[in-house]
Amino acid sequence: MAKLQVAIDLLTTEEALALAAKVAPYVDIIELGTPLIKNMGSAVITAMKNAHPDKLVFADLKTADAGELEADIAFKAGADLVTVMGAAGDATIIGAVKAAKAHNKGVVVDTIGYPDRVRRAQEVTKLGVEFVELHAGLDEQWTAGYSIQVLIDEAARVGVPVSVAGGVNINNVTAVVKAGAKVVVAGAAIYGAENPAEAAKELREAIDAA
Ligand SMILES: O=C(CO)[C@H](O)[C@H](O)COP(=O)(O)O
Repeated sequence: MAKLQVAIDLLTTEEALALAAKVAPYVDIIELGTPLIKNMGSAVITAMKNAHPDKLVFADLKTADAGELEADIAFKAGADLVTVMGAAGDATIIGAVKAAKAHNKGVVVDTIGYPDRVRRAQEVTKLGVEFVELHAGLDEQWTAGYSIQVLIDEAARVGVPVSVAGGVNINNVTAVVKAGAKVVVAGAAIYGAENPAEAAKELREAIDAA
C-alpha cells in the first residue's frame, strides 16, 4: 500500500502543527518543507515529532553539501527521514546515509533539477538511501507546459523505490499510485484546500482504492 506524505510548505511552527493536527489521521509521513525549516530551524522538527510520535517526520533539508553533518542535526532533532539533493555528489549522499545508519533512520534523495531523474534514482539507490523522490519543484510546476505526467511516466519505468512530488492532487493521485510510487507527496492539494482534513481523507481513500 502506498504511503501518503503531506508536505507542509507553511512558514511557522504554529501553522505547521495546526495543519498536522487536522490531517494526521489520514497521512503516514509529515514533511516539514524547506522554507519552514529555514524559517524556524531544527526546533520545528522536534516540535512536530513530539506532537506526532507515531508518524514519520520528514525533514526536507535539501542538503547539497556536508551530508553527514546536516543529516545528523535533523536526526538528533527528531527527524525520521531527511532529504539530500540528487545533484549533490555521491560523497554527500554517502555521508547522510552514514548519519542515518547511526540513528537507525533514513535518507531520501530529491531529484529536483536533475536532467535525468530516472538514471540518478537508479544510481543513488545503490548508495543505501530509503527511496528517491521523483520531484518537480514549485518553480518547475509554475513553468508553462508543466505536467505531472512526466513524473508518472518516470515512476512507471524507474524500477527502484520512489516517491512522486510535484502537483499531486485528487485528479492524478490514482495514476501516481498505479505507476508504482511507494510514497505519494501532496503539498498544496492539502494545505491549500479549504478543508485540509477532507482533502487528505480523499487522497487517502483514492490511494487505498487504487
Ligand atoms: O518540496 C517541495 C517543493 O520543493 C514541495 O513540498 C513538494 O513539491 C510537494 O508540494 P506540492 O504538492 O505543492 O507540489
